[in-house]
Amino acid sequence: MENILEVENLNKTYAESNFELKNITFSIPYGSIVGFIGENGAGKTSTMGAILGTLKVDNGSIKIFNQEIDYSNEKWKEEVGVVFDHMNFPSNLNIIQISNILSYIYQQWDTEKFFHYIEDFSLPKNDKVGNFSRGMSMKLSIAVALSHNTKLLMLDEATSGLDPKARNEILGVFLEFVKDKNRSILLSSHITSDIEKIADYLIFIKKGKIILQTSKKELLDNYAVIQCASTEVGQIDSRVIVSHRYKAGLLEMLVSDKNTIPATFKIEDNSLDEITLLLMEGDCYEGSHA
Ligand SMILES: Nc1ncnc2c1ncn2[C@@H]1O[C@H](COP(=O)(O)OP(=O)(O)OP(=O)(O)O)[C@@H](O)[C@H]1O
Repeated sequence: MENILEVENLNKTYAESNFELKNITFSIPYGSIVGFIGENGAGKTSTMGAILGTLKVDNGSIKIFNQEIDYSNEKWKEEVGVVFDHMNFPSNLNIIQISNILSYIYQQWDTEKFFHYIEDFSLPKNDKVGNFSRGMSMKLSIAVALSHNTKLLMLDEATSGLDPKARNEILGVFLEFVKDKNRSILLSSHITSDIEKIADYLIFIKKGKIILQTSKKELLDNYAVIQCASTEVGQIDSRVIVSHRYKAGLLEMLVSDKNTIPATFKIEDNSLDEITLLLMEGDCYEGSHA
């Protein structure tokens, strides 16, 4: 059993908009952090909603912990921690009261672990959470998500309200979480530097479709952004071209194997930021890389 989550051919068309999730297929290996990258409206939250059952899909298969998810029985949710970009706890409660309530909701609520995170994150136990800043709210949501024997952590823009110090601290917690190889994280973020720091695998989604999925190592070692004149494109093996766009009269391309590029071509960049930009703004070649 090597994948904690397997999503296969998920399709969804919203009745109230033209947006579609198209054949979303990916898996999350045990012990890994998967970065889910896409611009606003690409379909990241919809995909997470589909997995959690809050969004009803048209078809597709989702296996968690090696079993098809049974949405009529919520037991599997015990082991799934979820953090969205907003906090869901009643504003008039404090952290002690929230812990008490959650100990009735989650069979495996770990009070000790929870208060350990609360201490680590320097959150006040007796203040009403409604007065928390955005960063404090996110820290609280993350502490909760980590404290019920969680095996799969799903985070949708969960680091976006944090200052650089808090963000680093949380990224360290995430790395620690997957260290024993029995747990995994699916992390959507606009902040590619966070994903670059901790992700093992990357999934890029655009307009409801996965356009590229690969390991971070493969991406940073072998992919590159190059520029050339349109007349030179014939010198490049078309099979390695992932995405392209025209920029200042030149053709800018993302290639999947920089070692196949003739030495006369200049490698412009191979940072995750630049690669993401070209994937999002360029035209992607169908097929081989998703
Ligand atoms: N209930 C709904 N009915 C109709 N369309 C919807 C609904 N929810 C989301 N959409 C549309 O689905 C598309 C994808 O939205 P989604 O929230 O999944 O994207 P996202 O990648 O998470 O974006 P962001 O980064 O801005 O959070 C958007 O165009 C959105 O308008």
